[in-house]
Amino acid sequence: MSSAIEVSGLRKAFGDKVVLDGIDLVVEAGTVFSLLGPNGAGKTTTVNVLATLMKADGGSVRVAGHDVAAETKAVRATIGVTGQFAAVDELLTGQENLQLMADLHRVADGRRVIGRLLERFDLVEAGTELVNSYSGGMRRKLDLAMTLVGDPSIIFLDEPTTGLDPRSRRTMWDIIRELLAEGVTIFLTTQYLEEADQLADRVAVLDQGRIVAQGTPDELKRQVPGSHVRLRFAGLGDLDAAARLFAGSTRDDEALTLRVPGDGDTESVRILLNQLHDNALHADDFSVHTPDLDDVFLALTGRPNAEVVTK
Ligand SMILES: Nc1ncnc2c1ncn2[C@@H]1O[C@H](COP(=O)(O)OP(=O)(O)OP(=O)(O)O)[C@@H](O)[C@H]1O
Repeated sequence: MSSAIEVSGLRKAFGDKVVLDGIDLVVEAGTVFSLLGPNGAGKTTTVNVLATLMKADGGSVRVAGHDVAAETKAVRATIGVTGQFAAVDELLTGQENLQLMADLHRVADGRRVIGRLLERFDLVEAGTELVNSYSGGMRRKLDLAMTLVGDPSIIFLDEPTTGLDPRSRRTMWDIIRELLAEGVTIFLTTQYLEEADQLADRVAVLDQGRIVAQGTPDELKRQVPGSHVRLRFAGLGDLDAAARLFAGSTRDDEALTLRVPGDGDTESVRILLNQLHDNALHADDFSVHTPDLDDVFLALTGRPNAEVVTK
């Protein structure tokens, strides 16, 4: 696999406020890379530098093999960017917005390309209406459709689903998966942990201008202790007995639950259930928990991710 994006020692400050403090990352071609971080972590600044919209103070950035500072034009020819605040013109129709992009990119077969995009994004009917009548989800879709007019091989999606309802979010996820299947490389910023988990091949966690962890979602989750089995009992007697049985377990007397550490694979669960059975203990409820990116963020930054939306 070749790399679509290579970033090394990227630094950016606004005045004396250091926003990116030496960032290294590599995005393989044809993958989804997610930059995850709370508000103000520096995600948009990173996208702006990588997409040639802003100059870095230091470090090197190569996109599609081109240096973003020296070969701006070549980079721009291969990328598409959709922002948090859609770059659509409110006072034009969806179709007219797409036409503008087609003209800008000198697309030979503009009408056909636009027709296909409107269909793909389920905007055929809305295409003749002014954008100021669109919902948030429709705007995001139009914004992405506009990006695709130029047929980019690398797409930057800056918080593509922030503020969208769950259904529109899932539609956007499906579109992102389709783009990936077509071989497009996707650089996605998000503050939604589940979004990174669902879509990304690799995740980098950005916190206060530094990448504090990088890996596949599973690799990141494995770094964090927290796998456990949760048992709920009918009464305190059974809870007492079970707590004595399982070393290292922690109990919640009010909820009548016991948290037993373990990796939750079938063998360890079988042993645990046998132990309950052999001791004539019955649990009313049983569930296996593995850490999610939420736990990862907490473990890495030492802060609860109050600013990070976890749904
Ligand atoms: N042009 C600018 N001038 C001064 N400060 C800026 C500028 N752009 C961004 N910042 C500051 O840099 C920090 C990082 O901003 P950035 O927009 O990159 O964060 P973010 O992770 O994308 O967060 P959000 O989710 O809020 O967009 C913030 O503290 C922001 O106030």
